[in-house]
Amino acid sequence: MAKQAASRRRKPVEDMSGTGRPADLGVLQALVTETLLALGENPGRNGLLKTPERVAKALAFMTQGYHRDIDQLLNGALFPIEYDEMVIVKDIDFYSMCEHHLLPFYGKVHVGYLPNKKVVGLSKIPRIVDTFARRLQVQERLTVQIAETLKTKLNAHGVGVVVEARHLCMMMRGVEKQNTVAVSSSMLGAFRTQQQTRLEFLKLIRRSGVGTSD
Ligand SMILES: Nc1nc2c(ncn2[C@@H]2O[C@H](COP(=O)(O)OP(=O)(O)OP(=O)(O)O)[C@@H](O)[C@H]2O)c(=O)[nH]1
Ligand SMILES: [Zn+2]
Repeated sequence: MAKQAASRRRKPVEDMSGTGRPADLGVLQALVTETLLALGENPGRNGLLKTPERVAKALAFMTQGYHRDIDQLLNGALFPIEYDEMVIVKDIDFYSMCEHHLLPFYGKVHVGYLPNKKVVGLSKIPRIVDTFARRLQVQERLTVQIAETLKTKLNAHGVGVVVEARHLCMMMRGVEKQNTVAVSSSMLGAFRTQQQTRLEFLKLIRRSGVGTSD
């Protein structure tokens, strides 16, 4: 069991850095025009005239995470502090796109970590989430990338990430299940080795808090 856990820990996350090139809006526009034609539409009709341009911009926006640099994003917002209790930032909204169907999946991310002599500026956690969400993704990889980035950048004693999401590829096509939620988690360091830490995290992210209605 312990051996299994160790080998799971060592497994590297698939590289998802893209080509490094910015989205090519011109090529995207031309392809959207082709797509409209292939769908039997008329790209020349009034309502569709600006559609290729709009779609190209929207796709570039939704995949901008390929071009975000985590160190730049953190902007030095790592603060030395003697605080060794768990920090949780939960209910972080995100939108991503599944790499299989190029359809959105969206939901909430809950993040917890055990600091090791430093904490990170709170807003930087949603920024890290968006950096990895705004790419073509699968939910599990998104989950692991957020967790591993935080663990490395904070040198934290432990990190826990839970992602709850609805996938439009399971809703508006395919199995057409409207109420299905996929839950994935990544537990690193103390969150993996200490059941008590993990349970505390899971309990705290379930609790309703300031400004929540449930
Ligand atoms: N594990 C995982 N699967 C995903 C994610 N997003 C989409 N999928 C699944 O990817 C799979 C792709 O399966 P395929 O059989 O190749 O594609 P498909 O014929 O369109 O599959 P159906 O959706 O079942 O119609 C489907 O089961 C999707 O539900 C994700 O984030 N994580
Ligand atoms: Zn999909």
